[in-house]
Amino acid sequence: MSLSVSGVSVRFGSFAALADVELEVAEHEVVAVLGPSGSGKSTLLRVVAGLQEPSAGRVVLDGVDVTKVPPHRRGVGLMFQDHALFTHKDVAGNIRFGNAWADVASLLSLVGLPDAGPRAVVTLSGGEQQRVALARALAPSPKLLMLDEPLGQLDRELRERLVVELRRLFVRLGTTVLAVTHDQREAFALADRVVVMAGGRIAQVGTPRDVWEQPASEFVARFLGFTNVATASVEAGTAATPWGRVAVPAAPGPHPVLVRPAGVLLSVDDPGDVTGVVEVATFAGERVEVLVRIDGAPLLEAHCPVVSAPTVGETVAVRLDPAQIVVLPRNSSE
Ligand SMILES: Nc1ncnc2c1ncn2[C@@H]1O[C@H](COP(=O)(O)OP(=O)(O)OP(=O)(O)O)[C@@H](O)[C@H]1O
Repeated sequence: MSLSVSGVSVRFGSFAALADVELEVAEHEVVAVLGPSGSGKSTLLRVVAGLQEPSAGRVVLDGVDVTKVPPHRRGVGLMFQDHALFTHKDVAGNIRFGNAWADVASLLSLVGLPDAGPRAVVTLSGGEQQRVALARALAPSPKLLMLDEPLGQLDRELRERLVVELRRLFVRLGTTVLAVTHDQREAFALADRVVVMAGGRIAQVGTPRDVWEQPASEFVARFLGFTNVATASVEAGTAATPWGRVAVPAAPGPHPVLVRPAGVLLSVDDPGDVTGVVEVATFAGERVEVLVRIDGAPLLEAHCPVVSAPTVGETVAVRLDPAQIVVLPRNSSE
């Protein structure tokens, strides 16, 4: 099922939870809506599901305007964060609830719990309960499945495993999926495209790779976890950043720039134009994450190879790798 959201706004009194949102989701596509708390993700999902009437705009499913159609007649499935299984029913009873004709055995094997039908819900682990909730959401064979923080309650290891399973399942079923998450890794792992929301508006739409490589604004860059973002003044192809000078392909003038931590090259032996002192060095398995204090500049984050990482208190020369600098659009207003 294809989805088209056009000009959708939702107002609560004078507060705009959604402001003029435009979104197209193609049939079979998996789209993740990503954004900080309160940015309007759940409200968008609720509008598409029919649980929240928009103050303006239209929701179109497979070419049909469903803006005024009640939720149960839209043919969409919903799975909420608190998956709210009935604890007094067994697993099969939960899936059958409201879906009398559901093929419980097939649904359970689909979610990897083939023998769980007679089990009491309370005896399942959190991850197993999540899968039962998913089986229940899939029971009416929705053509559009919407998930609100589908893995929200689970610990990280389980989330990472389940997100891969979910992705494979959606590809296999060919279901169109709109999923809300505040976790960028989860969105990237799950979706063909991600939508980043900020303050009720769409800040960026693109493939995970596009969004990662070229954040559309300073807000998106920071939301993705990049902290080395500052305004640099560019002259003759060189940007003067608070952390040193680096070549950039940008017109003269002030530009917000992002310096990827992997592009911060630290050296203990070479003298350099710019020096700093290592304030924090955190071992992160495949790399060491270092924070460098340079006089008069914000703390600079560097990702260093484990074998050559400097230690706390060391003075280091700092160079910036031009290949790891991203010039952000100047009109980033958030
Ligand atoms: N019924 C309502 N009345 C008033 N304000 C509301 C209502 N529903 C949502 N809001 C507000 O709208 C904003 C967006 O809420 P929404 O639940 O869509 O955010 P979200 O991005 O899903 O956040 P989270 O990640 O915390 O779930 C929030 O500031 C919220 O307080």
